[in-house]
Amino acid sequence: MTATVESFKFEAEVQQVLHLVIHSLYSNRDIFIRELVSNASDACDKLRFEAIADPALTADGAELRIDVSVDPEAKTLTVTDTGIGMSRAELIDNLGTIARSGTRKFLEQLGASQKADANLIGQFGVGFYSAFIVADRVSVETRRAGSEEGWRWASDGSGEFTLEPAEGLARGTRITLHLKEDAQDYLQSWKLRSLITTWSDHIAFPVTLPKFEDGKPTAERETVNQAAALWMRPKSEITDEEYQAFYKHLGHDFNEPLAWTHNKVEGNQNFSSLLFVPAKAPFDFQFNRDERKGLKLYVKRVFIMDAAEQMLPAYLRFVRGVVDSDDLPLNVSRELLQNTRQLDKLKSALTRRVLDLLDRVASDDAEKYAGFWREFGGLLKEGIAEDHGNRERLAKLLRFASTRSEGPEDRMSLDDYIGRMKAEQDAILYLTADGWNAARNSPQLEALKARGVEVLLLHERIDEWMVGYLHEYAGKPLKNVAKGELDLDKLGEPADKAEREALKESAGDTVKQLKGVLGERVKEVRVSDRLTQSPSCLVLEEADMALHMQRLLKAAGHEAPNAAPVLEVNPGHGLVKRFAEESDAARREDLALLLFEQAMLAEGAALDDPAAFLARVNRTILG
Ligand SMILES: Nc1ncnc2c1ncn2[C@@H]1O[C@H](COP(=O)(O)OP(=O)(O)OP(=O)(O)O)[C@@H](O)[C@H]1O
Repeated sequence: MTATVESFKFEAEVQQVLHLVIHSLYSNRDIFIRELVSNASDACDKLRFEAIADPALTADGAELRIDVSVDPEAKTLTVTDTGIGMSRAELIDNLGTIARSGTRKFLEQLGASQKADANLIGQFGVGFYSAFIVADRVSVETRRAGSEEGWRWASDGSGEFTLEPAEGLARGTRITLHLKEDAQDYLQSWKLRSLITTWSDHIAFPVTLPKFEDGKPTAERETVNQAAALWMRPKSEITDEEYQAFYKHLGHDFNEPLAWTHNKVEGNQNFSSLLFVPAKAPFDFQFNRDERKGLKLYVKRVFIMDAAEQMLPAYLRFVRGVVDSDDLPLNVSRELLQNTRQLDKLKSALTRRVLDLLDRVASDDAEKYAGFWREFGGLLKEGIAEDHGNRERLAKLLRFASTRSEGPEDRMSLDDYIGRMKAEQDAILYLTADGWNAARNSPQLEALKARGVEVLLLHERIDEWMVGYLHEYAGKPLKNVAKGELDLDKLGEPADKAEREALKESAGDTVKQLKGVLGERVKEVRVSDRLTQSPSCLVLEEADMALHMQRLLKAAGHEAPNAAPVLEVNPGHGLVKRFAEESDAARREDLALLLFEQAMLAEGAALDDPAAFLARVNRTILG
C-alpha cells in the first residue's frame, strides 16, 4: 500500500508556527494535552450540531467521548474522540495550513526576529501543533462522520506530512504522539491524571483514562471529569480554579481571567451565561473588530456557533464566554440570529452583565480595574459613541488623567472629578490634545491652574471623537476649556484681577491691530482670560472641530471643516507689549505672526512655512 502514500509540504506559516511553538513553549509544554482535548471536545460539539440536521451522522450510536491512552512500550500517548472527524480535504486544510488571519498578522508582526514569549504565543491558541513540543512524530487517523473513507496523516514536524487511506477506522479522530525521550513522564499515571483532571473537568463530554495497575495501564477505563457543561452547574459548586481552567480552554489564554460573571436567567427569556473579562488583550485584538470570536452560542447544551457579533456590541469584543439559550431553536442560523427580537434582548442583557461586572471590579478593586483600563479602556470609549442606551453607565467606567495627575496614566473617574469640583463650578472641564505633553503644558490651562481648578486632560486621539458623544454626565455638562468663552470669574478671582482688568481695557487697540495684520488666518483676536504665562493661544467656537482633529482628518485624506480659530492674547506679556509699542510696520508684522505661530506650535500643529517662522524669530531676537 506504500504507493498510495502522498507527501505534502506544510505551508510556510505552519513551519513558522511549529518553530515558534517548539522553541518558545518548552517550559509550558503541559499545554499540549489541553489543546488536544479541547480540539476533541470541539469535534464532539460539531458532530452534535451537524446531527441536528442530519441524524444519520450519529446513526452508529457511538457515544460522544474522549479517551486518552498510553502505551509505555511503544512510548505513545493517544487522544481519541468520537467527534466529527475530518475528510481528506479537511485534513490537508486544517493540519497543513493556517486558517486564522490573525495568526498570519501575528507572524508578520514578529517579523524576522522569530522570537515571542510564551504568553504571546499562548494567546493565539497554539492548537494541534503543540503536539510537536513533546512528540517527534505525530499521526492522525480520522474518519469523518457519515463517510466510509478513513485517512492517516503523519508528520515529524519538520516541513512535510504524509497522507494515506486507512481502513477500518471508527468515526472520529485518533491522534497518536510518539513521545520524545525527554517527554516520557507523560506515560506515568499520576502525571496524566493530574493534567487531565485539571484540564478537562469543564469539558462537557466524558474524558476517560485507563486504570493503572503496578504503574501499567489496564484495559479498564474510568471517566475522570464531571462531563457536565460547567455553566449549567450551580455557582456554589464551582471553584475559582474550575472557572479559571474553563476560561483558559475557551479563551486560549495562558493567563487567568480578570473577572467573570455567571448567571442563569429564567422568565421571559431563559438562558445561562458565563462571561469572562481577560486580564490581557489577545495579540490579534486590534485586527478583529470585524472578525469577532470568543462568545459561543449553545442552544440547550448543544454548541451552535461562535456568535460574538450577534450577541455583544463591537466595543465589548474583549469578552469571552458562553451563552446557552433554552428558547432559540436548535436549527437557528446566522441569518435568523440577525433578525430575532429575542436576540436583541439577549444582547442587551449580556451587555448589562458585562457593564455591571466592570462596575463591580471598579468599585471593589481599583488596581485591578486600572489593569483592565490599560488593556481595554479604548474600547469603552468606542462604546460611548456606539451605545447610546448605556452611555451613562459607560461614562461611569471611563478613566482620565487630569491637571492633578503626575503622569499620563488615566486613573480618575468622572465621579472622582465631580467629587472634587468647586462649589461654583457647574461643568466638567476638559481639554483635548494630541498627546500628554501637549495637553498638560497647554497655555489654555494657565488661568485655570492659577485658580486651582482641575481640568481633565484627554490626550488620546480617540478622545476628541468620544467627547463628541458625551455631552453630560450625572447631570453636569462637559465643557472643553479650549472652546468658546470661559467664565473664569465664577471660579474664583485671581490675585491680580484689578491689574488685569486695566490691561484689558487698554489693550482694545492692540487687539484690533493684530486682527488687521493676521487677516483671514484668525476669526477674531481678543484679550484672553485663559492665559497667565504665555503670550497667546488659539481658541475655537463651541461647535468647531478641534484643530488637531482637523489636521488628523486632512492627513488621512478626509474632508475636514476649516474653522479659523480665535487668537487670544495676554496683554501683560512682553511680546504683546512690544507689538503695541512697535512703530515699524515690518517688525509689527513679524511680532503679530509670531504670536499666532507660537499658539499654533503650542497646539501641536506644524507650521505652513517653518523657515519663514525661524527667520522671524531670528530677526526679532537680533532686534
Ligand atoms: N480531534 C479533531 N477532530 C476534528 N477536527 C480536528 C481535531 N483536531 C483538530 N481539528 C481540526 O483542525 C483545525 C486546526 O486545529 P488547531 O488546534 O490547530 O486550531 P483551532 O482549534 O482551529 O484553533 P485554536 O486552537 O486556536 O482554536 C481545527 O479547527 C479543526 O477543524
